[in-house]
Amino acid sequence: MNENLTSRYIQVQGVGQTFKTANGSFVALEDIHLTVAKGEFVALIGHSGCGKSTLLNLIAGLTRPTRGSLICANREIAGPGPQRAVVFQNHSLLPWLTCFENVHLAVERVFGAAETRAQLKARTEAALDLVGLGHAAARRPGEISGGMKQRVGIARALSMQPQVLLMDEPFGALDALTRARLQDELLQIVAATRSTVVMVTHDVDEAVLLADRIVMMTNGPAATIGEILSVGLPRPRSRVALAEDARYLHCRKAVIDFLYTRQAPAPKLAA
Ligand SMILES: Nc1ncnc2c1ncn2[C@@H]1O[C@H](COP(=O)(O)OP(=O)(O)OP(=O)(O)O)[C@@H](O)[C@H]1O
Repeated sequence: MNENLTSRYIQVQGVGQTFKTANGSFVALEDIHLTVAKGEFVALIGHSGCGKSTLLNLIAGLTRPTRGSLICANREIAGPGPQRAVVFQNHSLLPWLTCFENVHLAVERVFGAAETRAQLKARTEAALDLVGLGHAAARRPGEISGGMKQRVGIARALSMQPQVLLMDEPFGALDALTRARLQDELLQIVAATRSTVVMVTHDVDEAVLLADRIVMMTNGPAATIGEILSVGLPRPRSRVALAEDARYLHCRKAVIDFLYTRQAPAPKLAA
C-alpha cells in the first residue's frame, strides 16, 4: 500500500451537512476537514447534538453530504459497505436470532458467495471467541446482559473483517464497570486486528484511554472541528497505570478545557 493511501486512508474534505426540517434548513455540519491514517484510532467528542453521529454516518456512507466529499481507500464513499462496519449504541441485534445467527447473518452477506458453509461457521465462531462470547453462541439477545449484547454487536462488525470500524457511543448505555471492561477488550482487539477506528463518545476518559487522536467538535449549529489533540500515550495502555500518568492527565485536561471552557454548553433555561 503506498504511503499516501496509508496516511490518508479516510479523507473528509470540506464536508457540510444541511438537513431539511419543518422549520426550514438546519446546518448541522460545516467545513469539516479530517484525515485518518490506516490503523489509527480517532475519537470524536463534543457536546450533545453537535453533529458527531452525523459525521460518523457520513463516513459510514449511510447519508450523503450536502457539500464536500468523503474518501476511503482512494474511493469516494458512495454508500454503506462491509469495509466500514458500524457498531451502534443500542447493539441493534435481531431478537429472534441467537448470538451465533446474528453474527452469521453478517458473515454470510459478506463472504457467502465465495466460501463454504464450514468456513462461514468458522468465521462466525472466531468473531464470537474474539469478544469472549463463544460460550453464549446459542443464546438469544433477550437472554444475555447489556454488555454481552454490545459484544455481539462488536463481533458482528469484526466478523466482516472491515477496513474501518465505526462506533457510535458503543458503550454509552452500559454501567461503568462493564464499560471499563469492554474498553479494555476493545484495546486488545484493535491491537490484534490493527483496525482503523472512528469512535463517537461523550466520555473524556474513554477518548484519552483509547484514541491516538481526539477530534473535538464545536457546538452546533454549523458545527465544525475545533481542535485535534494527539494523545501520544504509548501502547499497550493500562487504565491503572495511566490514572497517575502526567501525560494522561494533561490530555484529559486539554479535552475538558475545550469542552467546558471554550465550548461550554448553553445554560439551561429556567422552567
Ligand atoms: N435527519 C435529521 N434531520 C434534521 N436534523 C437532524 C437530523 N439528524 C440530525 N439532526 C440534527 O443535527 C444536529 C446533530 O445531530 P447528531 O445526532 O449528529 O449530534 P450528536 O453530536 O451525535 O448528538 P448526541 O451526542 O446527543 O448523540 C442536531 O441538532 C440534530 O437535531
